[in-house]
Amino acid sequence: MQASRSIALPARQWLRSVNGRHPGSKTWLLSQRRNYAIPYEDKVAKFKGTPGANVSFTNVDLLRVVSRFHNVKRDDMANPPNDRQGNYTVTLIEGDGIGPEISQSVKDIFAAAKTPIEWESVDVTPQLKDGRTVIPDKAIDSVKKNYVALKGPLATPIGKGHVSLNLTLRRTFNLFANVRPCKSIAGYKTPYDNVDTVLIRENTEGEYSGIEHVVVDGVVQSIKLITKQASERVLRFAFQYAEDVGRKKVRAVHKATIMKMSDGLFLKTARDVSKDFAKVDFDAELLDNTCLKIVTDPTPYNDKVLVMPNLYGDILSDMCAGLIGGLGLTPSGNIGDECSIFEAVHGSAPDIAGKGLANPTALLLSSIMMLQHMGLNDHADRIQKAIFDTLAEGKQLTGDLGGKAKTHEYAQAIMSRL
Ligand SMILES: NC(=O)C1=CN([C@@H]2O[C@H](COP(=O)(O)OP(=O)(O)OC[C@H]3O[C@@H](n4cnc5c(N)ncnc54)[C@H](O)[C@@H]3O)[C@@H](O)[C@H]2O)C=CC1
Ligand SMILES: O=C(O)CCC(=O)C(=O)O
Ligand SMILES: [Mg+2]
Repeated sequence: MQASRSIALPARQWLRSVNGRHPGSKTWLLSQRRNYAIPYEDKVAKFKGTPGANVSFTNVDLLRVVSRFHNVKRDDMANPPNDRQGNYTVTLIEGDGIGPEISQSVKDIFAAAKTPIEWESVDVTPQLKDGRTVIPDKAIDSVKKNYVALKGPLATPIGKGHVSLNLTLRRTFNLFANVRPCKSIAGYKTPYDNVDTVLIRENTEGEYSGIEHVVVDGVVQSIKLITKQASERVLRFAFQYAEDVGRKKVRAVHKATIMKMSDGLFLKTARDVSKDFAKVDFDAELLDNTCLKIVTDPTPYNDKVLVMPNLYGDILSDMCAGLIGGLGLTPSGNIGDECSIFEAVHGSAPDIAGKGLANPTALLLSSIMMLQHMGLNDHADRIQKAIFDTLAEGKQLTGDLGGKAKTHEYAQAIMSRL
């Protein structure tokens, strides 16, 4: 799958082909703004959800949070059961590297738990269409139809080659908020106890915009695009999330001392949005200081939701994973207005791919977030308990957690508890 992804298109050319306009130009920016224009107030006013959060690893019914922003009602959101047995169809992108191995564990465990999910596997190998690189229509149509997808990691070539397909998917479906919770695993000891961070990352622009060009030979420029609209929607989501799960404070993580205009706009928007959420406190912290404080003592972050521009969230979420035992453990949800894609925080782990060494927990917990998002909480709780009991027992752990179990043996241990 990776080898066939060698269709090289410079980021600028790709962006131009995707948007049909020159990236960074006025028309392009306007077209982006139109995408970001969401009438929040209308949606917030219409929402009549029940207060109170689910008690779970992710500790939140993401759908209830996002319902406030959705055009559709909760019942329409999860694709209705597609057959008499009451199954729901969910798009599955197995991904590269360890992707197929960890996806297999999810499929096996869901089958053993009789979870009412029917997987629709799609291939996202980019294709050349009219001279531009695109994700196959079949994959796009599947996510649009099913509203919900689970995705394994997708590898991105370094320095040249196709743009990140992870980013492409997030932008294609306008998945504006990337929710990355990170919680200590009972029974698995690290130097940090009681970690319980929640990081929400702006997911469509910022340093990840990929707008780069050569100014003159030996000088390149990369544009960090920050818009009020994209900032506002992820900030509103973060405040709503904090309110719904009962976290006291939203903290914006930024570097507006240096990027006075871009991070400055993000921070100003955060301050403005905070005024609409009387029950949630707000403050801000410089990114470097956050890094220092989290690795010194993460527990003061347990009552906060951290929200930040794209790249900061990317880096900080890997760092948080390190606090609880590594990337094999941390899930995430890419949340949009129309659909959502759940995936692990980690990448394709080429160093261990194909060897049966991968820890599928991160993707499994992402699938738990997905079930909660779909309102299938009983199924989520049951599988989640089996995962945590297996980890706490500590007999069948994968190598990253100091154990000897292969991916499928760990999965088998979870299944034996169902
Ligand atoms: N959302 C996505 O699909 C992401 C994709 N990537 C892509 O993944 C590729 C590899 O990137 P890396 O920098 O190597 O990061 P990585 O996250 O794939 O791996 C970093 C380290 O963590 C370990 N690791 C990751 N997941 C693990 C798991 N489930 N079980 C046990 N160990 C695990 C790996 O073996 C490696 O030592 C790149 O092409 C990158 O672009 C990277 C991050 C996220
Ligand atoms: O798309 C990529 O290559 C990396 C994405 C990534 O690191 C992330 O989403 O955390
Ligand atoms: Mg990352």
